[in-house]
Amino acid sequence: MAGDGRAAGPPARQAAIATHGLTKRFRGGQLAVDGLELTVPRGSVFGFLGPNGSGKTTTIRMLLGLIEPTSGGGYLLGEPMPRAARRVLPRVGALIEGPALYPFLTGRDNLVRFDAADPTADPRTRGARVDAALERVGLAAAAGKKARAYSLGMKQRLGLASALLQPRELLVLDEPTNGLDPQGMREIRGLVRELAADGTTVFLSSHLLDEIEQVCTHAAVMSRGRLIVQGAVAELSAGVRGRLTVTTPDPAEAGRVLKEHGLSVLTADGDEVSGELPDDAPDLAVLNAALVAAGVRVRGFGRQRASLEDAFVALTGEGFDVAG
Ligand SMILES: Nc1ncnc2c1ncn2[C@@H]1O[C@H](COP(=O)(O)OP(=O)(O)OP(=O)(O)O)[C@@H](O)[C@H]1O
Repeated sequence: MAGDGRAAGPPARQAAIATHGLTKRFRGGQLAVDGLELTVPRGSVFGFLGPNGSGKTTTIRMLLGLIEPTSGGGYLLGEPMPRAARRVLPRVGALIEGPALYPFLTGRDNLVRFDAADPTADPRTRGARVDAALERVGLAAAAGKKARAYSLGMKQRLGLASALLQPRELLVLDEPTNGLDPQGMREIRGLVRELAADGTTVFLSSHLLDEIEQVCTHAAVMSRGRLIVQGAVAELSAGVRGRLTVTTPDPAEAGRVLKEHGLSVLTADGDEVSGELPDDAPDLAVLNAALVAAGVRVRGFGRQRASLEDAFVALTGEGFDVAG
């Protein structure tokens, strides 16, 4: 994948994942990934965010050497892909499009089979490795059950366990919470946090903005095959103006006062009026005093931090349509 002859500069060598001009055009002419320049810092929990069809899975498949890019390339853990695949892939755990499990085998026996398929895994220590992986994902108690009796969340955790049989520097998880109920999602998020706390870099794709905000330190946003923005989650949303919401029995008058003070995109919903704060927003105490002076009875007054969703809308001018 790095085979276009360009030498990797120090940043590409230091990053957990770095791509340059990574592009995939499918045979039908579909440009699925378009000139991707992605840098995933080591030690980060990196959210790869985008609506369905925006090119996330295609990118991950190229990163792992499963499909060839049309042009451009990338580095995994500082090694050029796919040239160094044999050397680098044992240091990377991956879970793509749901784990391939044998439903008629127990959770433990599934892991034994995965471990046995790894030529570098010492058979003498297999039992200990499998038990440690089961323990790690909280499946020790259910290890003797057949995988077909597992809930979706348990299957997903078993898939993660298979990626964790060996110590990994990088975990690549494609939509790890897809199809899970809220409890299952919380479990996976908790696990991702624990793995990150141990120093593993985690790269996970998702079409859920709030999930990325909850668990990731960094994020990249994809839209129609192109990278819209990447960086630390806190910085991405900090660049977007916040909103102010006023709760009052006098919404019309409140709206007028807020507009006079430069707030835009005002919305009124029952007794709540909210608007976007301008760059040169007045002190909130001044705004509150102006409302009261105009006879607005203020019951509630609060500023919301801009979310990643606000950032996405601000950057693309589009809503974040999860249905794609
Ligand atoms: N093998 C293929 N042949 C042709 N087109 C493809 C192929 N795989 C993906 N595509 C197209 O490439 C685009 C990006 O798909 P991709 O699966 O990478 O998106 P995604 O962001 O991972 O979405 P999802 O979350 O639905 O998997 C889509 O328009 C898809 O239809």
